Amino acid sequence: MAGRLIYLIGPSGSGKDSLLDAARPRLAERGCRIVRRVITRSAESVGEAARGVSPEQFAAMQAEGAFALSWQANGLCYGIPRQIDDWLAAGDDVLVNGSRAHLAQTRERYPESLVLLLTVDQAVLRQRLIARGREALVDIEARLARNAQFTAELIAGNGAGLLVLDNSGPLEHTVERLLCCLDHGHSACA
Ligand SMILES: Nc1ncnc2c1ncn2[C@@H]1O[C@H](COP(=O)(O)OP(=O)(O)O)[C@@H](O)[C@H]1O
Ligand SMILES: O=P(O)(O)OC[C@H]1O[C@H](OP(=O)(O)OP(=O)(O)O)[C@H](O)[C@@H]1O
Repeated sequence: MAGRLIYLIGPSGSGKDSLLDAARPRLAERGCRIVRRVITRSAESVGEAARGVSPEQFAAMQAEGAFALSWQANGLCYGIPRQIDDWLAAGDDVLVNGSRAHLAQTRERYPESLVLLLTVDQAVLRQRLIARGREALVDIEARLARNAQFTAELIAGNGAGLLVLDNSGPLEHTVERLLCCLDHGHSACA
């Protein structure tokens, strides 16, 4: 049986990378793989263990068909290696740190995907982005503005099939809720 594509989305700073890191061993126990993204961001920058490439390398990879999914946001290009299709075909679940703006295309290519929306209170979000210290303040404001555009729209318009995970509290709680959603579906995990 084919595996499930699990597409994790949420505002910048909502905790997607942190959640994936914290849940990694327990996802591995369940045979769920976490995709290593290709990003035109230097490998030294703080954050996830993505593969950093130059814009030219990214364009060449894209032209070769190296990506199952790809998008641009925040001045960067993101690619999800095509290898995920082999993993899915082999029956493994695959978790992708995704883009809200690319949700429709993802659903088109992977209609059976499970979409998880990570949310966090806006004031907490601003503090976390500042504390993370990865972006300049002006970039943080741009990310917050981008966020405002999305969350309400997503919940209102794409509610069907979208599971909301709140990460305003301790990360360990969110890990438990994520695993519960994967194992049992949303209604069992309030
Ligand atoms: N539940 C949480 N409680 C406190 N801090 C958190 C929590 N989740 C994430 N953080 C912190 O918030 C910041 C943003 O998290 P990050 O995982 O980088 O978000 P994203 O990948 O969605 O942009 C990081 O500094 C991280 O340590
Ligand atoms: O369409 P959006 O939902 O706004 O998403 C745009 C991109 O931003 C995030 O990546 P990135 O890891 O660079 O940013 P983050 O860590 O600040 O979330 C997310 O994973 C997407 O790749």
